[in-house]
Amino acid sequence: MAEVNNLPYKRILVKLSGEALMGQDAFGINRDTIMQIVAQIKTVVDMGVQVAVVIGGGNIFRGMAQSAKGMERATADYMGMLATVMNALALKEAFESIGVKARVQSALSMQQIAETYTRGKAMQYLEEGKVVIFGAGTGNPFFTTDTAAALRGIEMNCDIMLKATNVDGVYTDDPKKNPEAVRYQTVTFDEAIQKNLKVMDATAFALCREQKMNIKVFGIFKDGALKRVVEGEDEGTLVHI
Ligand SMILES: Nc1ncnc2c1ncn2[C@@H]1O[C@H](COP(=O)(O)OP(=O)(O)OP(=O)(O)O)[C@@H](O)[C@H]1O
Ligand SMILES: O=c1ccn([C@@H]2O[C@H](COP(=O)(O)O)[C@@H](O)[C@H]2O)c(=O)[nH]1
Repeated sequence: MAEVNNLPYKRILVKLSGEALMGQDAFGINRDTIMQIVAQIKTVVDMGVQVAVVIGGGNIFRGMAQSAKGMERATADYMGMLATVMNALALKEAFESIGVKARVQSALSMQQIAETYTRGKAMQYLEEGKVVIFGAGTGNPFFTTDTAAALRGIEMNCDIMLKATNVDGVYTDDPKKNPEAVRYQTVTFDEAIQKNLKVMDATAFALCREQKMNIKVFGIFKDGALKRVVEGEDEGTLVHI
């Protein structure tokens, strides 16, 4: 197994799509799926890689989109952030069930449920080899968890942001809607923003471009994909300066 010192990335920020947690279900958290995802992350933790996770909320929040109609946008967004906290708690339990120490930090204060985000404490956990799961996105409405992932990845001095999702990279168009779409092996931030590639939101792309943090987009359901990414192998799409 590769020594952490020989790996290109020693500290990573994994943005985990909420929708990925649904597996084949229509909404919510599929038990087998979440266990498969945490097992992939455990493999790289065992290699000595420090892992921070930002979790999305689409698996819970999109199911409620109908009820959010007519609401103030900010209220609906707070509901979305609460959905990510539920996912964060589920992830922590899943990690601990396989012997991986994990901590949840929430961008919104809810002290009975989770620690409030503190950069120094989060850094300490990473150095101790614990997985840190960031819930509640940025804590602000009108943002997304992609932007939260870019922000936390930069704050935590991560070597790269890994967007673990249900598609295996960035395509010329949404591959779920356009079967002719072709996958990029690499793409620049400028091109991704100019072509409005919707795999991530433009705010997240712009923040990473400004702070020079590369992004790798890859499919979390491909066996061993995360390990290959961490070992610097050709997997998914690299978005770079
Ligand atoms: N050009 C593109 N290349 C790849 N995927 C694309 C592209 N355009 C749109 N997509 C879509 O982007 C989605 C990937 O984003 P993801 O599912 O992680 O969404 P998210 O909103 O960040 O997640 P969630 O809200 O569930 O946490 C895929 O489902 C894919 O269909
Ligand atoms: O910083 C943030 C992050 C998220 N939200 C709201 O939560 C939902 C779910 O997040 P996804 O990134 O779509 O998984 C999002 O749609 C926003 O409504 C937020 O307001 N601020």
